[in-house]
Amino acid sequence: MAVKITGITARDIRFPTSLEGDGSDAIHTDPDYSCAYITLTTSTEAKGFGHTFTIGRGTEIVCEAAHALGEFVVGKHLQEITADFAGFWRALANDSQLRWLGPEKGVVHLATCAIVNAVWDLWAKVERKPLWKLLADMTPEELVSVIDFRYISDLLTREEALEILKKGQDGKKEREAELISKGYPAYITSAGWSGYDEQKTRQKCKEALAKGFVRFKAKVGTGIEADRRRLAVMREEIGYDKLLMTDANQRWDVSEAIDWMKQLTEFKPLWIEEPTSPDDVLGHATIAKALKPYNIAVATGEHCQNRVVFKQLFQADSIAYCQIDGCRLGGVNEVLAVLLMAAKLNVPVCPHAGGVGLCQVNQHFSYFDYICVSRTLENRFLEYAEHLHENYKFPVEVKGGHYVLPQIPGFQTEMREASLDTHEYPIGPVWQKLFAEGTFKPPKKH
Ligand SMILES: C[C@H](O)[C@@H](O)[C@@H](O)[C@H](O)C(=O)O
Ligand SMILES: [Mg+2]
Repeated sequence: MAVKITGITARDIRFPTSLEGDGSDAIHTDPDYSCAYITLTTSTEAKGFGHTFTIGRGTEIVCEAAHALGEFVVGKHLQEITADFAGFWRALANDSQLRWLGPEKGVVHLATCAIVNAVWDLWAKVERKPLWKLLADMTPEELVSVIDFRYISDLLTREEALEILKKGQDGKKEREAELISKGYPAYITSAGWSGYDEQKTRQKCKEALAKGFVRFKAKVGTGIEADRRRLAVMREEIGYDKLLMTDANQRWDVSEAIDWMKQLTEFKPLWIEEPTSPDDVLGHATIAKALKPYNIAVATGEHCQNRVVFKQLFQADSIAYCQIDGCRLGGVNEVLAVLLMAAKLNVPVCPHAGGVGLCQVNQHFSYFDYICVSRTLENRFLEYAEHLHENYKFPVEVKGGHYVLPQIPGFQTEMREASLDTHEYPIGPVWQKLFAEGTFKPPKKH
């Protein structure tokens, strides 16, 4: 049946997570986990939902950008989009005037991503498959047809991508069955937020261990003594037989990052994530080279704006772990480009998921990566942050430190109606109460 997109809405949804220090790091000390939440209505019962991840102020700007892009999607038939998805993607990401605000980065790209993912949600629902399965069942030819290879063909041509995907067809049924029975390995971030005191960190480590997690991430960059203390506390709780990653959220200059991390080597971090500016491709390479003798790898990606910057990170040997985020890159289409470049260069992909809705979205890419692209789980783990899942209609499930593969059709991006209504900023009752109490100041103009 023809499915025509008839309307788009963008809602500013915010959760006051800064009150508990959830999600805090050395740079983003008071994040209120938020999103610009897109709904595509259609000529049928089916709807598509997609969102970006933001941390409070500015979410309204992403909503505005989504409205500006709305005209590229409203009035189109789903089948018309999917018949030339790469063409649709390029038209949306490269409108001759709007692209001046990016191009392919910043607020317009976040809005592009939310709309693109809403279309994929719709498509997966129409096909009655979870997104990971929709991707896994597509032929290599169909998969490459959704990717815009412009600006990356010097690293990965369409033919090379096709070759990787053709190899990935071999044994894919077995890998799918394996993931369904065993789940996908996760690591947990929720014990190591910088705003947690020692007692809370210990408590969170204990709870995570009891749930079966064996990989942990801790925030660093607040101060060398504070970092040493947090890492010592976490190592005391989890021991040295578990993995521990560190994350500086862009806190340092290049040489500062190297000196700082040398002072944390005794805690044996597997990686240092976002040691410096996300745009500093060569700076990451310098840090990676300097820290190699200390067995500390460099990871980055949650603020990597597009496939072009990922390409350069790969070309310059800047990262040992690639942290794609399907709510930062321009949605599924651009994520696929990055997964394939990473596969060509054998860089493991460990998606970013510390934010609202990121576990929901990014899980699908890890499953698809294993089933059809990288075909290995070695050095691959998917981030898990435990906040706000209850706001989703079909929340992610993690058992024994492993993600459970969802079987519900769609992208799992749909939030509960009641959560949307209560958390809409600034009109929702949660926010009205916080303003009335004086806990938060209402926005001056909205
Ligand atoms: C502000 C956010 O919580 C970040 O701290 C978070 O995304 C983090 O970088 C992560 O890797 O999970
Ligand atoms: Mg991070």
